[in-house]
Amino acid sequence: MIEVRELTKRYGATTAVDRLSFAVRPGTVTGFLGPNGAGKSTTMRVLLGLDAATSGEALVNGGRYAALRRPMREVGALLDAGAVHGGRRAFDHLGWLARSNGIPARRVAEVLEQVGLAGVARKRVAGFSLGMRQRLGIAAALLGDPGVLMFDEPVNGLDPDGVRWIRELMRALAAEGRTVLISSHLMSEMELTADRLIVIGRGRLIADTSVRELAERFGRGVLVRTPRPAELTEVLEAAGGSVEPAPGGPADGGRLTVGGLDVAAIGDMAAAKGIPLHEVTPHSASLEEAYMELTSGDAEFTAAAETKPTTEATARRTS
Ligand SMILES: Nc1ncnc2c1ncn2[C@@H]1O[C@H](COP(=O)(O)OP(=O)(O)OP(=O)(O)O)[C@@H](O)[C@H]1O
Repeated sequence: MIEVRELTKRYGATTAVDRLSFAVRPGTVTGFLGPNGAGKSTTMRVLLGLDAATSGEALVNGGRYAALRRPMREVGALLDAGAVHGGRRAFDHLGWLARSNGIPARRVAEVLEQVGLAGVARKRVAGFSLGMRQRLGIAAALLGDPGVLMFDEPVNGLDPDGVRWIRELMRALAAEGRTVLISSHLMSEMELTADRLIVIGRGRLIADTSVRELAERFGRGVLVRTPRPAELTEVLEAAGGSVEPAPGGPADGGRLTVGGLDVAAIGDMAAAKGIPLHEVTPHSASLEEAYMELTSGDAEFTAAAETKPTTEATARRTS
């Protein structure tokens, strides 16, 4: 379990994290999303005791990282895969970590096998590709078999196979009941990997939601196809729905976009009136679109032309 409560972190005049609160529960993959400079890495650094909070709390399993008796057995993290000394061999690097943290030596071979690096265990890290370094960083995070895992941009720079591997590993770790937090600025990736999303911008919480809720919240109505569009329109409008010809086809082709009523309500009303339906499809916005709408105005560096009025974004957020 990860809990962040009213966390603020300032660097001089820069407020990197601003009264941020959220919780990450076991058994889920939680995506930590936000534009560049939103405060994701800073939040993770404070959670891992690498930076001190200006105010508020960042807790792992109910305590501060510094107070954990056996930190690597409680929390595993990958912040910067490039941080390993190139002259070290993978096996020795992990062996040293295991020894200095009271972790049985057999775990080294186990995690190397788990991340697919058993064959290069005796090779120096300097010769590793970015993907191999990411795997080594993940092996280090898994070494103490911790219940809480944090990964900062784990798929950055990886090829499609590497991306898929990380996605499957994250899902498997969560299925084992672990708490998994992954930061990313790529909604498209998180859509496939995460169950829940914490979205931040300029250090503040923008959304704490499930992937499904976010897609529904930004839904674009329901596409309905029927051979009797005029009758259906009358029925649905009488029930308070809004009905328009669907883009991409004339209304007399029977394609309608319905707002304000869900799929079940539309189906029930059509059935009650004996109106056949040939298609009923909820139209959720892609999460990428939802994310762009949520974070517009919250990017640290946004071209002026792309910046939407922030009042609009704020109103939506607080509604
Ligand atoms: N050590 C530091 N000293 C001064 N400012 C810092 C420091 N670390 C982070 N910041 C600033 O804090 C803000 C948040 O940065 P942070 O790296 O946490 O964002 P992020 O969401 O992880 O971004 P990215 O996706 O680019 O990694 C930025 O304005 C950054 O410049």
